[in-house]
Amino acid sequence: MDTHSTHPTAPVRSRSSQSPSHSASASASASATSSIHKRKLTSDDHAPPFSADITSNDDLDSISARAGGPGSDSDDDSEEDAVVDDEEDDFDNESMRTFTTARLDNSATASAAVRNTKIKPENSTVKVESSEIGKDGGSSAAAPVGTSSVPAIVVKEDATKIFTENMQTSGTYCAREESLKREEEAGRLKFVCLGNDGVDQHMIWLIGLKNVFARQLPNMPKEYIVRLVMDRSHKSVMVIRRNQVVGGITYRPYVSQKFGEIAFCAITADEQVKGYGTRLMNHLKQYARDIDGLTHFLTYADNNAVGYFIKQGFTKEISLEKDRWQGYIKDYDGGILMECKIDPKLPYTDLSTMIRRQRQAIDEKIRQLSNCHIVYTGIDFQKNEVGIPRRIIKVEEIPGLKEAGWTPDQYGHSRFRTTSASADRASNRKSLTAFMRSLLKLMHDHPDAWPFKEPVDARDVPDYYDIIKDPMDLKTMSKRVESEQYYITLEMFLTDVRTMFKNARTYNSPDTIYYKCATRLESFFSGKVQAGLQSSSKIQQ
Ligand SMILES: CC(=O)SCCNC(=O)CCNC(=O)[C@H](O)C(C)(C)COP(=O)(O)OP(=O)(O)OC[C@H]1O[C@@H](n2cnc3c(N)ncnc32)[C@H](O)[C@@H]1OP(=O)(O)O
Repeated sequence: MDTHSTHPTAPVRSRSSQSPSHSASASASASATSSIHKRKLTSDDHAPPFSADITSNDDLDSISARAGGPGSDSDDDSEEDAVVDDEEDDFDNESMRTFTTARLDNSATASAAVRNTKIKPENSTVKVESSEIGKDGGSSAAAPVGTSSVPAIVVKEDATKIFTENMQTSGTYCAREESLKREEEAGRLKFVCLGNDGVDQHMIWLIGLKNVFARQLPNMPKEYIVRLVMDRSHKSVMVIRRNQVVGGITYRPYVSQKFGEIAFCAITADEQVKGYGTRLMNHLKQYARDIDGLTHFLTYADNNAVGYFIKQGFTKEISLEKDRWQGYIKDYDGGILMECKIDPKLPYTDLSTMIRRQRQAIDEKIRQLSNCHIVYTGIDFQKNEVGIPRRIIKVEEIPGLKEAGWTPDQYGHSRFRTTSASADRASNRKSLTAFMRSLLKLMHDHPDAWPFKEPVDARDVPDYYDIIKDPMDLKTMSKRVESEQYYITLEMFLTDVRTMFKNARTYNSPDTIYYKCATRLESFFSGKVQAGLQSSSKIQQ
Protein backbone atom coordinates (compact mmCIF):
# COMPACT_ATOMS: atom_id res chain seq x y z
CA MET A 1 0.00 0.00 0.00
CA ASP A 2 1.03 3.53 -0.45
CA THR A 3 2.35 4.60 2.86
CA HIS A 4 2.73 8.14 1.60
CA SER A 5 -0.84 8.68 2.55
CA THR A 6 0.16 8.74 6.18
CA HIS A 7 2.45 11.76 5.61
CA PRO A 8 0.95 13.82 2.92
CA THR A 9 2.37 17.07 4.17
CA ALA A 10 6.07 16.35 4.41
CA PRO A 11 7.71 19.35 2.78
CA VAL A 12 11.11 17.96 2.02
CA ARG A 13 12.19 14.49 1.18
CA SER A 14 8.59 13.52 1.72
CA ARG A 15 7.70 10.21 0.38
CA SER A 16 5.72 10.56 -2.77
CA SER A 17 5.56 7.08 -4.17
CA GLN A 18 6.47 3.57 -3.43
CA SER A 19 6.21 0.32 -5.21
CA PRO A 20 3.32 -1.64 -3.81
CA SER A 21 4.90 -4.94 -4.60
CA HIS A 22 8.13 -4.25 -2.83
CA SER A 23 6.96 -2.15 -0.02
CA ALA A 24 4.24 -4.35 1.27
CA SER A 25 6.35 -6.42 3.53
CA ALA A 26 8.47 -3.57 4.60
CA SER A 27 6.07 -0.84 5.25
CA ALA A 28 3.97 -0.59 8.27
CA SER A 29 0.49 -0.81 6.97
CA ALA A 30 -0.47 1.93 9.31
CA SER A 31 1.42 4.70 10.94
CA ALA A 32 3.61 4.00 13.88
CA THR A 33 1.03 5.42 16.15
CA SER A 34 -1.72 3.08 15.08
CA SER A 35 -2.35 -0.17 16.74
CA ILE A 36 -3.12 -3.15 14.60
CA HIS A 37 -1.81 -6.59 13.80
CA LYS A 38 -0.68 -7.74 17.13
CA ARG A 39 0.42 -11.21 17.86
CA LYS A 40 1.55 -13.09 20.84
CA LEU A 41 5.13 -13.45 21.78
CA THR A 42 6.85 -16.61 20.96
CA SER A 43 9.74 -17.76 23.04
CA ASP A 44 12.25 -16.59 20.44
CA ASP A 45 10.63 -13.41 19.37
CA HIS A 46 10.19 -10.86 22.07
CA ALA A 47 9.89 -7.32 21.03
CA PRO A 48 9.89 -5.14 24.06
CA PRO A 49 6.74 -3.23 24.71
CA PHE A 50 7.17 0.48 25.23
CA SER A 51 5.35 3.15 27.08
CA ALA A 52 7.09 6.04 25.39
CA ASP A 53 5.85 8.12 22.56
CA ILE A 54 8.67 7.23 20.29
CA THR A 55 7.57 9.67 17.67
CA SER A 56 8.56 12.48 19.94
CA ASN A 57 11.95 14.03 19.83
CA ASP A 58 12.77 13.24 23.39
CA ASP A 59 15.97 11.82 24.66
CA LEU A 60 15.97 8.31 25.87
CA ASP A 61 16.05 9.56 29.42
CA SER A 62 12.75 11.19 28.97
CA ILE A 63 11.04 8.10 27.78
CA SER A 64 8.61 7.41 30.50
CA ALA A 65 8.33 4.05 31.99
CA ARG A 66 5.09 2.38 32.69
CA ALA A 67 6.23 0.02 35.30
CA GLY A 68 3.87 -2.78 35.91
CA GLY A 69 1.95 -2.11 32.76
CA PRO A 70 0.30 -4.87 30.91
CA GLY A 71 2.81 -7.38 29.80
CA SER A 72 5.71 -5.46 31.13
CA ASP A 73 6.75 -7.92 33.68
CA SER A 74 5.67 -11.19 32.33
CA ASP A 75 6.26 -13.19 29.26
CA ASP A 76 2.99 -15.00 29.27
CA ASP A 77 1.01 -15.15 26.09
CA SER A 78 -1.54 -12.62 27.12
CA GLU A 79 -3.10 -10.26 24.63
CA GLU A 80 -1.32 -7.35 26.30
CA ASP A 81 2.04 -8.56 25.11
CA ALA A 82 1.71 -6.55 22.01
CA VAL A 83 4.54 -7.00 19.59
CA VAL A 84 5.25 -6.92 15.93
CA ASP A 85 3.43 -8.96 13.46
CA ASP A 86 5.84 -11.36 11.85
CA GLU A 87 4.09 -11.82 8.59
CA GLU A 88 3.44 -8.21 7.85
CA ASP A 89 6.40 -6.82 9.71
CA ASP A 90 4.17 -4.23 11.14
CA PHE A 91 5.42 -1.91 13.71
CA ASP A 92 2.95 -0.14 15.85
CA ASN A 93 2.76 2.02 18.82
CA GLU A 94 1.37 -0.66 21.03
CA SER A 95 4.43 -2.68 20.42
CA MET A 96 6.45 0.09 21.92
CA ARG A 97 4.57 0.55 25.11
CA THR A 98 5.76 -0.03 28.61
CA PHE A 99 9.39 0.49 27.98
CA THR A 100 10.39 0.18 31.56
CA THR A 101 13.17 1.89 33.38
CA ALA A 102 14.67 -1.52 33.89
CA ARG A 103 15.31 -1.61 30.18
CA LEU A 104 16.86 1.78 30.20
CA ASP A 105 19.34 0.61 32.76
CA ASN A 106 22.18 -1.17 31.21
CA SER A 107 21.24 -4.14 33.26
CA ALA A 108 20.63 -6.56 30.51
CA THR A 109 20.68 -9.57 32.72
CA ALA A 110 18.22 -8.20 35.17
CA SER A 111 16.01 -7.09 32.38
CA ALA A 112 16.22 -10.45 30.76
CA ALA A 113 15.39 -12.17 33.97
CA VAL A 114 12.35 -10.03 34.53
CA ARG A 115 11.05 -10.14 31.01
CA ASN A 116 12.50 -13.28 29.63
CA THR A 117 13.56 -11.14 26.72
CA LYS A 118 16.27 -12.21 24.38
CA ILE A 119 19.39 -10.24 25.25
CA LYS A 120 22.46 -10.20 23.15
CA PRO A 121 25.82 -9.18 24.41
CA GLU A 122 26.83 -5.77 23.12
CA ASN A 123 30.03 -7.01 21.68
CA SER A 124 28.64 -9.90 19.74
CA THR A 125 30.37 -10.34 16.45
CA VAL A 126 28.71 -9.84 13.12
CA LYS A 127 26.32 -12.64 12.74
CA VAL A 128 23.56 -12.92 10.23
CA GLU A 129 20.55 -14.06 12.07
CA SER A 130 17.65 -15.91 10.66
CA SER A 131 15.60 -13.59 8.62
CA GLU A 132 12.88 -11.60 10.24
CA ILE A 133 13.04 -9.25 7.33
CA GLY A 134 10.84 -8.96 4.36
CA LYS A 135 11.65 -10.72 1.15
CA ASP A 136 14.05 -8.07 0.06
CA GLY A 137 15.08 -7.00 3.43
CA GLY A 138 18.13 -9.17 3.58
CA SER A 139 19.20 -10.63 6.83
CA SER A 140 18.23 -9.46 10.22
CA ALA A 141 21.59 -8.73 11.61
CA ALA A 142 22.50 -7.26 14.90
CA ALA A 143 26.14 -6.84 14.55
CA PRO A 144 29.08 -4.71 15.43
CA VAL A 145 30.39 -3.83 12.04
CA GLY A 146 33.88 -4.49 10.87
CA THR A 147 34.52 -7.35 13.22
CA SER A 148 36.32 -10.50 12.29
CA SER A 149 33.41 -12.26 10.75
CA VAL A 150 33.06 -9.58 8.11
CA PRO A 151 35.28 -10.58 5.26
CA ALA A 152 37.70 -7.85 4.43
CA ILE A 153 41.05 -7.43 2.82
CA VAL A 154 43.45 -7.63 5.67
CA VAL A 155 46.78 -6.02 4.95
CA LYS A 156 49.67 -7.54 6.77
CA GLU A 157 51.39 -5.15 9.10
CA ASP A 158 54.80 -6.43 7.99
CA ALA A 159 54.34 -4.86 4.60
CA THR A 160 54.98 -1.42 6.04
CA LYS A 161 58.48 -2.42 6.93
CA ILE A 162 59.60 -2.50 3.34
CA PHE A 163 59.18 1.23 3.25
CA THR A 164 61.54 3.78 4.62
CA GLU A 165 60.82 5.96 7.58
CA ASN A 166 60.87 9.35 5.95
CA MET A 167 57.26 9.17 4.89
CA GLN A 168 54.80 11.88 4.21
CA THR A 169 52.36 12.32 7.03
CA SER A 170 48.74 11.37 6.44
CA GLY A 171 46.31 13.74 4.81
CA THR A 172 43.28 14.91 6.75
CA TYR A 173 41.12 12.07 5.48
CA CYS A 174 43.53 9.40 6.64
CA ALA A 175 44.28 11.16 9.90
CA ARG A 176 40.59 11.27 10.80
CA GLU A 177 39.97 7.71 9.73
CA GLU A 178 42.99 6.43 11.60
CA SER A 179 42.07 8.28 14.74
CA LEU A 180 38.52 6.89 14.70
CA LYS A 181 39.87 3.42 13.93
CA ARG A 182 42.11 3.65 16.98
CA GLU A 183 39.09 4.66 19.06
CA GLU A 184 37.29 1.58 17.81
CA GLU A 185 40.21 -0.67 18.57
CA ALA A 186 40.44 0.76 22.06
CA GLY A 187 36.77 -0.03 22.56
CA ARG A 188 35.76 3.59 23.05
CA LEU A 189 33.76 3.68 19.87
CA LYS A 190 31.80 1.07 18.07
CA PHE A 191 29.91 0.72 14.86
CA VAL A 192 27.01 -1.68 14.89
CA CYS A 193 24.59 -2.73 12.22
CA LEU A 194 21.24 -3.91 13.42
CA GLY A 195 17.54 -3.83 12.86
CA ASN A 196 14.43 -4.17 14.91
CA ASP A 197 15.18 -7.57 16.37
CA GLY A 198 13.58 -7.12 19.75
CA VAL A 199 16.81 -7.07 21.68
CA ASP A 200 16.55 -4.51 24.43
CA GLN A 201 19.88 -2.81 23.87
CA HIS A 202 19.28 -2.65 20.16
CA MET A 203 15.92 -1.04 20.65
CA ILE A 204 17.47 1.57 22.92
CA TRP A 205 20.04 2.39 20.27
CA LEU A 206 17.44 2.50 17.53
CA ILE A 207 15.42 4.98 19.53
CA GLY A 208 18.58 6.98 20.12
CA LEU A 209 19.16 6.98 16.38
CA LYS A 210 15.59 7.97 15.73
CA ASN A 211 16.15 10.97 18.00
CA VAL A 212 19.26 11.99 16.08
CA PHE A 213 17.36 11.74 12.79
CA ALA A 214 14.41 13.66 14.17
CA ARG A 215 16.69 16.54 15.18
CA GLN A 216 18.94 16.53 12.16
CA LEU A 217 16.23 15.99 9.55
CA PRO A 218 13.59 18.42 10.80
CA ASN A 219 11.63 18.36 7.57
CA MET A 220 11.09 14.65 7.80
CA PRO A 221 7.90 13.63 9.62
CA LYS A 222 8.84 12.03 12.89
CA GLU A 223 6.33 9.24 12.46
CA TYR A 224 7.92 8.35 9.18
CA ILE A 225 11.38 8.28 10.74
CA VAL A 226 10.17 5.97 13.48
CA ARG A 227 8.46 3.72 11.04
CA LEU A 228 11.46 3.20 8.85
CA VAL A 229 14.00 2.95 11.64
CA MET A 230 11.86 0.32 13.35
CA ASP A 231 10.75 -1.37 10.17
CA ARG A 232 12.17 -4.86 9.91
CA SER A 233 13.07 -4.47 6.29
CA HIS A 234 15.47 -1.72 7.24
CA LYS A 235 18.79 -1.89 8.98
CA SER A 236 20.78 0.79 10.70
CA VAL A 237 24.50 1.22 10.98
CA MET A 238 25.19 3.29 14.05
CA VAL A 239 28.11 4.96 15.74
CA ILE A 240 27.98 4.35 19.47
CA ARG A 241 30.15 6.15 21.96
CA ARG A 242 29.80 5.62 25.68
CA ASN A 243 26.63 3.75 24.86
CA GLN A 244 25.17 6.86 23.25
CA VAL A 245 24.20 7.01 19.62
CA VAL A 246 26.35 9.59 17.85
CA GLY A 247 24.70 9.04 14.48
CA GLY A 248 23.81 6.48 11.93
CA ILE A 249 22.48 5.47 8.57
CA THR A 250 19.23 3.63 8.09
CA TYR A 251 19.00 1.73 4.85
CA ARG A 252 16.94 -0.89 3.20
CA PRO A 253 18.82 -3.67 1.46
CA TYR A 254 17.08 -4.98 -1.62
CA VAL A 255 19.03 -8.17 -1.65
CA SER A 256 17.49 -9.65 -4.77
CA GLN A 257 18.32 -6.45 -6.66
CA LYS A 258 21.74 -6.17 -5.04
CA PHE A 259 21.30 -2.57 -4.09
CA GLY A 260 20.44 -0.70 -0.96
CA GLU A 261 18.50 2.47 -0.40
CA ILE A 262 19.75 4.87 2.20
CA ALA A 263 16.71 6.32 3.90
CA PHE A 264 18.31 8.52 6.55
CA CYS A 265 21.81 9.55 7.42
CA ALA A 266 22.77 11.92 10.22
CA ILE A 267 25.32 12.68 12.88
CA THR A 268 24.38 14.48 16.07
CA ALA A 269 24.99 18.23 15.79
CA ASP A 270 28.04 18.65 18.01
CA GLU A 271 29.88 15.73 16.43
CA GLN A 272 29.54 16.70 12.79
CA VAL A 273 32.53 17.27 10.50
CA LYS A 274 34.78 15.15 12.70
CA GLY A 275 34.89 12.20 10.36
CA TYR A 276 32.07 10.14 11.88
CA GLY A 277 29.93 10.44 8.77
CA THR A 278 32.75 9.13 6.58
CA ARG A 279 33.63 6.25 8.85
CA LEU A 280 29.98 5.38 9.16
CA MET A 281 29.61 5.27 5.39
CA ASN A 282 32.72 3.13 5.09
CA HIS A 283 31.36 0.67 7.64
CA LEU A 284 28.05 0.64 5.82
CA LYS A 285 29.67 -0.11 2.47
CA GLN A 286 31.77 -2.90 3.89
CA TYR A 287 28.83 -4.42 5.71
CA ALA A 288 26.40 -4.08 2.82
CA ARG A 289 28.87 -5.68 0.42
CA ASP A 290 30.07 -8.49 2.64
CA ILE A 291 26.88 -9.35 4.50
CA ASP A 292 24.03 -8.19 2.28
CA GLY A 293 25.81 -8.85 -1.02
CA LEU A 294 25.00 -5.39 -2.37
CA THR A 295 26.83 -3.72 -5.24
CA HIS A 296 25.24 -0.27 -5.17
CA PHE A 297 23.62 2.27 -2.94
CA LEU A 298 21.00 4.76 -3.98
CA THR A 299 19.71 7.64 -1.97
CA TYR A 300 17.74 10.80 -2.31
CA ALA A 301 20.23 13.22 -0.83
CA ASP A 302 19.06 16.48 0.69
CA ASN A 303 20.38 19.40 -1.33
CA ASN A 304 22.56 20.57 1.51
CA ALA A 305 24.06 17.12 2.01
CA VAL A 306 25.00 16.52 -1.63
CA GLY A 307 28.57 17.66 -0.90
CA TYR A 308 28.93 15.07 1.82
CA PHE A 309 27.61 12.30 -0.42
CA ILE A 310 29.92 13.31 -3.26
CA LYS A 311 32.85 12.98 -0.85
CA GLN A 312 31.64 9.48 -0.03
CA GLY A 313 31.80 8.47 -3.69
CA PHE A 314 28.18 9.14 -4.65
CA THR A 315 27.37 10.59 -8.05
CA LYS A 316 24.31 12.18 -9.56
CA GLU A 317 24.71 9.96 -12.62
CA ILE A 318 22.88 6.72 -12.08
CA SER A 319 24.63 3.82 -13.78
CA LEU A 320 22.56 1.10 -12.17
CA GLU A 321 20.14 -0.35 -14.72
CA LYS A 322 16.71 1.10 -14.17
CA ASP A 323 14.96 -2.23 -13.98
CA ARG A 324 17.07 -3.08 -10.96
CA TRP A 325 15.83 -0.16 -8.91
CA GLN A 326 12.82 1.51 -10.48
CA GLY A 327 9.72 0.89 -8.47
CA TYR A 328 11.71 -0.22 -5.49
CA ILE A 329 12.88 2.99 -3.98
CA LYS A 330 10.91 5.84 -2.60
CA ASP A 331 10.86 9.22 -4.27
CA TYR A 332 11.47 12.24 -2.11
CA ASP A 333 10.59 15.79 -2.96
CA GLY A 334 13.50 18.18 -2.67
CA GLY A 335 16.17 15.51 -2.85
CA ILE A 336 18.62 14.50 -5.54
CA LEU A 337 18.90 10.88 -6.51
CA MET A 338 22.49 9.77 -6.09
CA GLU A 339 24.29 6.51 -6.58
CA CYS A 340 27.39 4.91 -5.16
CA LYS A 341 29.02 1.82 -6.54
CA ILE A 342 30.42 -0.44 -3.88
CA ASP A 343 33.83 -1.65 -4.87
CA PRO A 344 34.09 -5.43 -4.68
CA LYS A 345 37.54 -5.39 -3.13
CA LEU A 346 38.26 -2.17 -1.27
CA PRO A 347 38.93 -2.57 2.45
CA TYR A 348 36.47 0.18 3.32
CA THR A 349 37.07 0.11 7.05
CA ASP A 350 40.80 0.22 6.54
CA LEU A 351 41.11 2.66 3.67
CA SER A 352 43.58 4.78 5.59
CA THR A 353 46.08 1.92 5.72
CA MET A 354 45.64 1.33 2.02
CA ILE A 355 46.12 5.02 1.20
CA ARG A 356 49.15 5.25 3.47
CA ARG A 357 50.75 2.30 1.72
CA GLN A 358 49.98 3.68 -1.71
CA ARG A 359 51.63 6.91 -0.62
CA GLN A 360 54.62 5.03 0.65
CA ALA A 361 54.91 3.14 -2.63
CA ILE A 362 54.81 6.38 -4.62
CA ASP A 363 57.34 7.95 -2.29
CA GLU A 364 59.59 4.94 -2.71
CA LYS A 365 59.36 5.19 -6.50
CA ILE A 366 60.19 8.90 -6.44
CA ARG A 367 63.26 8.10 -4.39
CA GLN A 368 64.39 5.64 -6.98
CA LEU A 369 63.97 8.14 -9.79
CA SER A 370 65.31 11.28 -8.11
CA ASN A 371 67.47 12.43 -5.26
CA CYS A 372 65.12 15.14 -4.08
CA HIS A 373 64.77 13.40 -0.73
CA ILE A 374 68.44 13.99 0.13
CA VAL A 375 68.79 16.80 2.65
CA TYR A 376 72.12 18.63 2.57
CA THR A 377 73.68 20.53 5.41
CA GLY A 378 72.75 24.18 5.47
CA ILE A 379 75.09 26.94 4.36
CA ASP A 380 76.87 29.23 6.76
CA PHE A 381 75.16 32.49 6.11
CA GLN A 382 76.10 34.65 9.05
CA LYS A 383 75.76 38.38 8.46
CA ASN A 384 77.25 41.45 10.06
CA GLU A 385 75.25 44.23 11.65
CA VAL A 386 74.10 45.72 8.33
CA GLY A 387 73.20 42.34 6.90
CA ILE A 388 76.29 41.73 4.78
CA PRO A 389 77.35 38.05 4.69
CA ARG A 390 80.54 37.48 6.70
CA ARG A 391 81.70 34.90 4.21
CA ILE A 392 81.12 35.07 0.52
CA ILE A 393 79.75 31.84 -0.84
CA LYS A 394 79.93 31.08 -4.51
CA VAL A 395 76.71 29.84 -5.95
CA GLU A 396 78.33 26.68 -7.20
CA GLU A 397 79.45 25.91 -3.64
CA ILE A 398 75.92 25.61 -2.34
CA PRO A 399 75.60 21.96 -1.32
CA GLY A 400 73.23 19.96 -3.48
CA LEU A 401 72.82 22.57 -6.20
CA LYS A 402 74.96 20.80 -8.77
CA GLU A 403 73.52 17.44 -7.73
CA ALA A 404 70.08 18.83 -8.51
CA GLY A 405 71.21 19.58 -12.06
CA TRP A 406 72.27 23.22 -11.75
CA THR A 407 74.92 24.51 -14.11
CA PRO A 408 76.77 27.87 -14.02
CA ASP A 409 75.12 29.05 -17.25
CA GLN A 410 71.82 29.09 -15.36
CA TYR A 411 73.14 31.97 -13.24
CA GLY A 412 71.09 34.62 -14.91
CA HIS A 413 68.31 35.43 -12.54
CA SER A 414 69.53 38.90 -11.59
CA ARG A 415 67.21 41.67 -12.62
CA PHE A 416 70.24 43.90 -13.11
CA ARG A 417 71.75 42.61 -16.31
CA THR A 418 73.86 43.96 -19.10
CA THR A 419 72.33 43.91 -22.51
CA SER A 420 75.58 42.79 -23.95
CA ALA A 421 76.06 39.08 -23.65
CA SER A 422 79.80 39.60 -23.49
CA ALA A 423 79.73 41.88 -20.44
CA ASP A 424 81.06 40.02 -17.48
CA ARG A 425 79.64 39.85 -14.04
CA ALA A 426 82.30 42.09 -12.48
CA SER A 427 81.64 45.04 -14.74
CA ASN A 428 77.95 44.57 -14.29
CA ARG A 429 78.38 44.69 -10.54
CA LYS A 430 80.50 47.84 -10.85
CA SER A 431 77.84 49.64 -12.87
CA LEU A 432 75.23 48.68 -10.37
CA THR A 433 77.32 49.87 -7.43
CA ALA A 434 78.02 53.18 -9.13
CA PHE A 435 74.38 53.73 -9.88
CA MET A 436 73.28 52.95 -6.32
CA ARG A 437 76.07 55.11 -4.89
CA SER A 438 74.97 58.09 -6.99
CA LEU A 439 71.34 57.61 -5.94
CA LEU A 440 72.34 57.49 -2.28
CA LYS A 441 74.40 60.68 -2.62
CA LEU A 442 71.52 62.49 -4.29
CA MET A 443 69.22 61.47 -1.43
CA HIS A 444 71.82 62.28 1.21
CA ASP A 445 72.22 65.84 -0.16
CA HIS A 446 68.48 66.47 -0.29
CA PRO A 447 67.11 68.91 2.37
CA ASP A 448 64.53 66.33 3.46
CA ALA A 449 67.09 63.59 4.08
CA TRP A 450 68.02 64.53 7.65
CA PRO A 451 65.59 62.13 9.43
CA PHE A 452 66.97 59.20 7.40
CA LYS A 453 70.73 59.67 7.59
CA GLU A 454 71.30 57.49 10.69
CA PRO A 455 69.48 54.56 12.24
CA VAL A 456 66.81 55.64 14.71
CA ASP A 457 68.25 55.78 18.21
CA ALA A 458 66.16 53.68 20.59
CA ARG A 459 67.20 55.94 23.46
CA ASP A 460 65.45 58.85 21.73
CA VAL A 461 62.46 56.84 20.54
CA PRO A 462 62.03 53.94 23.01
CA ASP A 463 59.10 52.20 21.33
CA TYR A 464 60.40 52.57 17.78
CA TYR A 465 61.72 49.05 17.45
CA ASP A 466 58.56 47.58 18.99
CA ILE A 467 56.64 48.97 16.06
CA ILE A 468 59.19 48.90 13.25
CA LYS A 469 60.55 45.39 12.79
CA ASP A 470 62.54 46.03 9.63
CA PRO A 471 64.36 49.33 10.18
CA MET A 472 66.33 50.98 7.37
CA ASP A 473 68.33 54.19 6.90
CA LEU A 474 70.72 55.79 4.43
CA LYS A 475 73.84 54.89 6.42
CA THR A 476 72.99 51.19 6.50
CA MET A 477 72.27 51.24 2.78
CA SER A 478 75.53 53.01 2.14
CA LYS A 479 77.43 50.26 3.99
CA ARG A 480 75.64 47.65 1.99
CA VAL A 481 76.46 49.42 -1.27
CA GLU A 482 80.13 49.85 -0.36
CA SER A 483 80.47 46.17 0.56
CA GLU A 484 79.74 45.46 -3.12
CA GLN A 485 78.41 42.14 -1.97
CA TYR A 486 75.04 42.82 -0.55
CA TYR A 487 73.00 44.29 -3.35
CA ILE A 488 73.35 41.83 -6.15
CA THR A 489 70.30 43.28 -7.87
CA LEU A 490 68.95 46.79 -8.19
CA GLU A 491 65.64 45.48 -6.92
CA MET A 492 67.22 44.62 -3.55
CA PHE A 493 68.41 48.21 -3.20
CA LEU A 494 65.03 49.66 -4.20
CA THR A 495 63.33 47.40 -1.65
CA ASP A 496 65.46 48.84 1.13
CA VAL A 497 64.64 52.40 0.04
CA ARG A 498 60.92 51.63 -0.05
CA THR A 499 61.17 50.03 3.42
CA MET A 500 62.82 53.15 4.82
CA PHE A 501 59.99 55.41 3.60
CA LYS A 502 57.30 52.95 4.60
CA ASN A 503 58.70 52.78 8.14
CA ALA A 504 58.61 56.56 8.43
CA ARG A 505 54.95 56.64 7.39
CA THR A 506 54.05 53.72 9.65
CA TYR A 507 55.55 55.15 12.82
CA ASN A 508 54.66 58.79 12.22
CA SER A 509 51.29 60.35 11.55
CA PRO A 510 50.69 62.27 8.28
CA ASP A 511 50.87 65.68 9.95
CA THR A 512 54.43 65.14 11.21
CA ILE A 513 57.55 66.49 9.57
CA TYR A 514 58.98 62.96 9.35
CA TYR A 515 56.00 61.73 7.35
CA LYS A 516 56.18 64.73 5.01
CA CYS A 517 59.95 64.40 4.55
CA ALA A 518 59.48 60.73 3.64
CA THR A 519 56.88 61.55 1.00
CA ARG A 520 58.92 64.36 -0.58
CA LEU A 521 62.21 62.47 -0.55
CA GLU A 522 60.59 59.38 -2.02
CA SER A 523 59.10 61.40 -4.85
CA PHE A 524 62.50 62.97 -5.53
CA PHE A 525 64.19 59.56 -5.41
CA SER A 526 61.70 57.94 -7.81
CA GLY A 527 62.36 60.63 -10.37
CA LYS A 528 66.10 60.11 -10.12
CA VAL A 529 65.83 56.35 -10.50
CA GLN A 530 63.69 56.70 -13.62
CA ALA A 531 66.03 59.26 -15.12
CA GLY A 532 69.08 57.15 -14.30
CA LEU A 533 67.61 54.03 -15.83
CA GLN A 534 66.56 55.86 -18.97
CA SER A 535 69.95 57.47 -19.47
CA SER A 536 71.84 54.26 -19.00
CA SER A 537 71.78 52.12 -22.07
CA LYS A 538 73.50 49.37 -20.14
CA ILE A 539 71.18 49.01 -17.21
CA GLN A 540 67.88 47.20 -17.41
CA GLN A 541 65.50 46.66 -14.63
C1 LIG B 1 19.75 10.59 2.66
C2 LIG B 1 19.84 11.67 3.69
O1 LIG B 1 19.65 11.38 4.83
S1 LIG B 1 20.27 13.21 3.21
C3 LIG B 1 20.47 14.09 4.72
C4 LIG B 1 21.85 14.02 5.25
N1 LIG B 1 21.85 14.44 6.63
C5 LIG B 1 21.85 15.74 7.03
O2 LIG B 1 21.90 16.66 6.23
C6 LIG B 1 21.76 15.96 8.52
C7 LIG B 1 22.75 17.00 9.00
N2 LIG B 1 24.11 16.64 8.67
C8 LIG B 1 24.74 15.59 9.24
O3 LIG B 1 24.18 14.86 10.04
C9 LIG B 1 26.20 15.36 8.89
O4 LIG B 1 26.81 16.58 8.63
C10 LIG B 1 26.39 14.44 7.67
C11 LIG B 1 25.78 13.09 7.93
C12 LIG B 1 25.79 15.02 6.39
C13 LIG B 1 27.91 14.27 7.47
O5 LIG B 1 28.48 13.70 8.62
P1 LIG B 1 29.83 14.28 9.21
O6 LIG B 1 30.25 13.45 10.37
O7 LIG B 1 29.65 15.72 9.47
O8 LIG B 1 30.81 14.05 7.98
P2 LIG B 1 32.40 13.98 7.99
O9 LIG B 1 32.94 14.68 9.19
O10 LIG B 1 32.81 12.57 7.80
O11 LIG B 1 32.74 14.84 6.72
C14 LIG B 1 33.18 14.28 5.52
C15 LIG B 1 33.40 15.39 4.53
O12 LIG B 1 32.12 15.86 4.08
C16 LIG B 1 32.02 17.25 4.30
N3 LIG B 1 30.65 17.54 4.68
C17 LIG B 1 30.01 17.15 5.78
N4 LIG B 1 28.74 17.59 5.75
C18 LIG B 1 28.60 18.26 4.58
C19 LIG B 1 27.52 18.93 3.96
N5 LIG B 1 26.32 19.02 4.52
N6 LIG B 1 27.75 19.52 2.76
C20 LIG B 1 28.97 19.46 2.16
N7 LIG B 1 30.01 18.80 2.71
C21 LIG B 1 29.83 18.22 3.90
C22 LIG B 1 32.98 17.54 5.41
O13 LIG B 1 33.40 18.88 5.41
C23 LIG B 1 34.11 16.60 5.10
O14 LIG B 1 34.90 17.14 4.08
P3 LIG B 1 36.51 16.93 4.06
O15 LIG B 1 36.73 15.44 4.05
O16 LIG B 1 36.93 17.59 2.80
O17 LIG B 1 37.02 17.57 5.30
